[in-house]
Amino acid sequence: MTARLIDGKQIAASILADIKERIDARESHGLRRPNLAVILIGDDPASAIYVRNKTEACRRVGIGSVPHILKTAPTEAELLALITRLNEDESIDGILLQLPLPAPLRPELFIEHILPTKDVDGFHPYNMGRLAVRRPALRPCTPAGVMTLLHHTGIPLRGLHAVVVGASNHVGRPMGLELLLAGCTVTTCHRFTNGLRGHVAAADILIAAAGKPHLIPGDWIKEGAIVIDIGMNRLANGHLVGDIDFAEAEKRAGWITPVPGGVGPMTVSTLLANTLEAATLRSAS
Ligand SMILES: Nc1nc(=O)c2c([nH]1)NC[C@@H]1CN(c3ccc(C(=O)N[C@@H](CCC(=O)O)C(=O)O)cc3)C=[N+]21
Ligand SMILES: [Mg+2]
Repeated sequence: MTARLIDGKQIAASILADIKERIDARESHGLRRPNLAVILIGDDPASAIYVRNKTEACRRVGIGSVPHILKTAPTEAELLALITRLNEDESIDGILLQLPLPAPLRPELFIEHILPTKDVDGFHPYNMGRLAVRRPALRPCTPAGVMTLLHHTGIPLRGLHAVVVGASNHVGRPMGLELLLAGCTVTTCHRFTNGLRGHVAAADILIAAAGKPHLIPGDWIKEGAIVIDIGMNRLANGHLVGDIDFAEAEKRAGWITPVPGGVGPMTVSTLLANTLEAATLRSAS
């Protein structure tokens, strides 16, 4: 079997077009365009690329991006004060605090300070909790984007065995919650998991989110499985590779995402969808 490609770049583009239409329709009803505050701290080159992609996508759909680029790290008190100001600013619908933060800033302190209704990353414990109790509000962008990719295959997800490799707060854990909500039987693997290969081999849906280049050999994968690679690893030669050996996996999988052009663009489109949703909820209240 040769896998069918799940084209995240194209699916994300159609979502952006839809968001743009909805923003234009809002404007024709006299509603202002949504505004996203973007906080970027330090000089991590990968973060700069991601923020540039997000800002460019905002421009394309008509979301205003309000950059707060801090070249030198603020104190915790200064960063909390900035977030307070954005929380109280009626013109701001969403707040994105780009991670990772430079040491010694503690991310959870700031994530928990963002108003849950402006938490367009869906990382606040309130929004994570809403997902856990099956009443999702603002959903973490990468897992929600992956669910959109899975729905695009047209395959009913209920009852499928989904295996998530990686249990990070922002990707692996909420990924498991999304799959549970969709009726999958979910296994989450992590650094202490014994027998990773056996778990991978049992997966109808395999989701790799470990951040280790080519952690998963293609010949571990079950014939016909849906394979989603969230890993984004920049090699020394500049190439971007996922957590899965794509060339081999493609021969066995039924469906597979490329890296780049798979999950990454979906993270961005979901962020903008969340920003529009936050704006819509604010203008309704
Ligand atoms: N508060 C916060 N929210 C995030 O959502 C967040 C974050 N911090 N920190 C870093 C990760 C990573 N992330 C990506 C965004 C876009 C691409 C993306 O556009 N990827 C392109 C290629 C990009 C490239 O060439 O490097 C693709 O996969 O096709 C990838 C990864 C968002 N993150
Ligand atoms: Mg990708």
